[in-house]
Amino acid sequence: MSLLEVDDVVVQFGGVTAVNHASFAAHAGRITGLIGPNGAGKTTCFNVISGLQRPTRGKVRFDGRGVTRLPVHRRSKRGMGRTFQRLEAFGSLSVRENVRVAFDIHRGPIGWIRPSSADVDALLERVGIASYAGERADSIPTGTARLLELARCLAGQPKLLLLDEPSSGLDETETDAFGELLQELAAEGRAILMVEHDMDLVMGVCDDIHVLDFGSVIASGPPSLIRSDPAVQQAYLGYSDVEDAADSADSADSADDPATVTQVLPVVHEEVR
Ligand SMILES: Nc1ncnc2c1ncn2[C@@H]1O[C@H](COP(=O)(O)OP(=O)(O)OP(=O)(O)O)[C@@H](O)[C@H]1O
Repeated sequence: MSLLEVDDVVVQFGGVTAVNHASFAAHAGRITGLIGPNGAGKTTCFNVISGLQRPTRGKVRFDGRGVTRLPVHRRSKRGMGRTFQRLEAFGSLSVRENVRVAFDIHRGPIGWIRPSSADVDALLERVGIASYAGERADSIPTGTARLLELARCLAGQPKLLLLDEPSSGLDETETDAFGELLQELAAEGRAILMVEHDMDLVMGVCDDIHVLDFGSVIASGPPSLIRSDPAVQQAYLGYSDVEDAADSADSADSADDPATVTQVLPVVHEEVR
C-alpha cells in the first residue's frame, strides 16, 4: 500500500490553476521523483502534501489516514518531514546546535530528555557534514546547508521525506554521495518524494517518477519509461517531434541506462529555464 496518496488534487490561485486534478503516490522503501518544467506545480503539490496549502479540491492520505485538513505540525508528528528550497537553519547557531535543536523540537513535551551528543554527531556523520559541526550555520556553503536541512529533518525520524531541490549547491562528487545516502534512507523503509532539477540524480536514483506539466500529471513510471514517454518529451522539448528525441536517446544506449535519459531531458530543461 502507498504511504502517501495524492488523490485528484486541484489548487487554484484566483484564475491560475497551479495543480489540475493531480493524483500520484509514494511508497515506503522507494524513491519517487516529482519533476516537470518551471511553474508546473511541483512546489504547490509539496505544500498541499505537507499542509501549507489547502487544496481547492481533492484529498491527501498518509499512512492509511486522510490528512487533507490536518495542520502542518500534526502531519509532522505522524511522520512527514520536509526540506525547503529556501534554507531554514538558524544562522547564528552552529551546525551541531542546529541538529540538537531539531531533535528537541521533534521530541516536543518530553524535549527535556536531551539527545546525546553521540546521536547528534552520528546524524552529522551520516549526512556527511561532521567536519562542519562547530561552524556557524550561516557560514557554511549552500550545498552543506542543504545537507544540514536533511539532518534536521531526519532528527524527526520521518516515515516520509519530502525533499525540495535537495541537490542544488552540491558539486558532482557530493551529488553522487547524496544519491547513495538517499538510497540507504529508502532501503531502511522510508518513502522519499523529491522535487529535483538534476536529471542525472533523478534518473539515477528514483524508482518511480511522476511528471507534472501545467499542474497535471502527464506521466508516471520508472525512469526508463519516463525517458521515452512522448508526452514528457513534448513537455520538455516544447515541440512535437517526439521521434527525434526518442531516436537520439535510443542511439545513445538502451532504455534501462539512466545515463541515456539525461542526454535528452537535462539539456532540454536548461532550454526551458
Ligand atoms: N501563492 C501563489 N499565488 C498565485 N500563483 C501562484 C502561487 N504559488 C504558485 N503560483 C503559480 O502556480 C503555478 C505553479 O507554481 P509552482 O511554484 O508550484 O511550480 P513549480 O513546478 O514548483 O515551479 P519551479 O520549478 O519554478 O519551482 C505557477 O504558475 C505559479 O506562478
